[in-house]
Amino acid sequence: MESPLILINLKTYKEGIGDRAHRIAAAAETVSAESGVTIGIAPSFMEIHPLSRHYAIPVYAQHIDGISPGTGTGHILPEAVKLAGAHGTLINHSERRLTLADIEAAVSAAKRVRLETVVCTNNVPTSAAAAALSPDYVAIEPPELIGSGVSVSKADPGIIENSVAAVRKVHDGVKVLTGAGIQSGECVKIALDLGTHGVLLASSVVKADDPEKVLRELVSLL
Ligand SMILES: O=C[C@H](O)COP(=O)(O)O
Repeated sequence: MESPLILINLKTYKEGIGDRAHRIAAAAETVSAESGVTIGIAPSFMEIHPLSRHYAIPVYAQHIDGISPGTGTGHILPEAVKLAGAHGTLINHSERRLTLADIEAAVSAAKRVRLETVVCTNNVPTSAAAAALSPDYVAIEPPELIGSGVSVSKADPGIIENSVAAVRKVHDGVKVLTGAGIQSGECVKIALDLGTHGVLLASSVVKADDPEKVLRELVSLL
C-alpha cells in the first residue's frame, strides 16, 4: 500500500528558515526512514535547492506561477523550481490564493515539468472544482482553523469526509490531504480513517522546540 504523506509547510515562519529549515528537514528524513512514512517539506523558495541537495525527502515549492520561460519578471518559473530539485508544489494555499484560471495554469505548468501538484482548497465545493483539474492531491484546509492549534480532524471531520466524497465523485484518481491544526498521531489517524492520503501541517512542527519529537508523535499510530 502507498505510504501516507505528511507534508510540512514552513510558510514564512522565522523558525522555518536557515539552520532551522535544515534541522526540520533532517528530523523529517530521520523519522521518515524509521517509520516508512513519506514526510515532505515545503520551505521558502531560497531553501528548495539546499534542502533538496542534502536530504532524502521530497521538497515542495509553496507556490508556482502558471507561466512559461520568457518575460515573467518577479514570477516563480516552474522550470526553475524543478531545476532547484523540487519534487512538487503547493498551489492556491489559503495564504497565497489564486483565481480559478491561475490555478489551472499553475497545474498545467507543473505537469509540463513533472512537478507533483497539491492544490489547496477551503471548502467542499472548491475541493470538487480543484479535483476537476486532475492534480495529484487536493488539500482541504478550513481557513479558520489554520494555525489555530485546533485540529480539523477533531473540530470538523465532516469537511474531510465530504471533501473526500466530492473529490472521488469528480476524479477517483485524485488523492486528498487535509490540514489545519494537525498536531498529534491521533489527528493524523483520524484524517486517514476518513479517507485521506495524509496531512498538510505547519505550526505544530515548525514552531516546536523539538521538531523530531513532534514528528515521531505524528507517525506513532500509522
Ligand atoms: O500549510 C499548512 C496549513 O496551512 C496548516 O497550518 P497549521 O498546521 O499551522 O494549522
